[in-house]
Amino acid sequence: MDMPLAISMGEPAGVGPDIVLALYARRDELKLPPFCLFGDAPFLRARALRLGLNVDIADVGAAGAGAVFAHALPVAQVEGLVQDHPGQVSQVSAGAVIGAIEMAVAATLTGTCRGLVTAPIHKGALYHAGFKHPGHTEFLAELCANGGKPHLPVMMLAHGGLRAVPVTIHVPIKDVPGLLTKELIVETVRVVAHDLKHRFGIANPQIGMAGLNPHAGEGGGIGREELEIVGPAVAQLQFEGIGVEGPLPADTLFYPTHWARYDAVVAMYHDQALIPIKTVAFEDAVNVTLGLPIVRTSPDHGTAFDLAGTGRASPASFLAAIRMADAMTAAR
Ligand SMILES: NC(=O)c1ccc[n+]([C@@H]2O[C@H](COP(=O)([O-])OP(=O)(O)OC[C@H]3O[C@@H](n4cnc5c(N)ncnc54)[C@H](O)[C@@H]3O)[C@@H](O)[C@H]2O)c1
Ligand SMILES: N[C@H](C(=O)O)[C@H](O)COP(=O)(O)O
Repeated sequence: MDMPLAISMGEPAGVGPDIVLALYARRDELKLPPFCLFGDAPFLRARALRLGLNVDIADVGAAGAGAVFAHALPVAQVEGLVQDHPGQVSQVSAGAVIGAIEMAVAATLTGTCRGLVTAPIHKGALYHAGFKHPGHTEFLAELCANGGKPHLPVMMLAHGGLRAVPVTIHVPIKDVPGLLTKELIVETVRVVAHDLKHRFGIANPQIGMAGLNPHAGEGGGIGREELEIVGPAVAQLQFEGIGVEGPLPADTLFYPTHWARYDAVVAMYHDQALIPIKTVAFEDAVNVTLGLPIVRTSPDHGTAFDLAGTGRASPASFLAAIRMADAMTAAR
């Protein structure tokens, strides 16, 4: 019996639950690997009914998932109130949303599940409810550390051979220059190089490094971060034998022909990395967290409140996230 993947329910007002239900309904046609959805069974039944999906739901937990997956969607029940109000953000369900992530991580760390796929959360709603982490990426690092020193979590968005990594993640743009250090860049690239090798099977990864400023600083005329921070980080990484080039002007680095020369491009901030990949591949790019002891993937889109409960959300990115987690954990 295949060990299941864990899927966390995400924001119940968003499209995540809709897409998981719709994909499950097509499990045979899509040849989906077994998974267990960490969420609320009554809510999922209500959402399936709303969407007109004929899906049986079995509250069997992760350990029972493999045995029922062929005929019922296995659910690991979370605590907390979850309402079927598509598109209506509410703090009421925050406890269940966070609990689903915690339970799914625990099941993956202990080996009941082989990898984690997260459905989108609504960060603003969780912040209002007191959630202290900027997003999944940072929260997962803390959960995986289990009280010890967290790993450095690295966000990578991937579409085929096009991969983009932001060094700073969910931070205000005004804080980016102050947060960029040689050490952070070096550590981020070490994680990228290690995981491309060991999780993606790329023997000798080549990485393109963007500068922070227009034209990569134009020799110091348009900012000095390239000379004082990014350049020294590249030199250190090259000294360590890691294949890195840069700092390169970000505006042309993401031209697909240029981008494709590298196994990954490392950018200095969230939108520098995510705008290009969402522009060329929003339909089915995958968000994967590197640097963790578990495999975690996610669709590249968010909660899409405008589409929740309508059945019109594309499942393509979520399906790609399941396929990637499946491939990365296939040996287990
Ligand atoms: N992995 C995650 O948890 C994750 C990822 C991205 C955004 N978010 C969160 O989602 C919330 C909303 O973010 P946003 O509005 O910037 O982005 P979004 O991805 O939710 O929506 C952006 C646009 O893309 C469309 N869209 C999104 N998913 C789609 C799909 N599957 N099929 C068809 N169209 C789709 C939406 O209708 C909308 O027009 C924010 O709180 C954000 O933090 C979470
Ligand atoms: N930065 C991601 C994106 O825009 O696609 C998104 O916010 C998800 O981040 P987490 O996986 O850390 O929640």
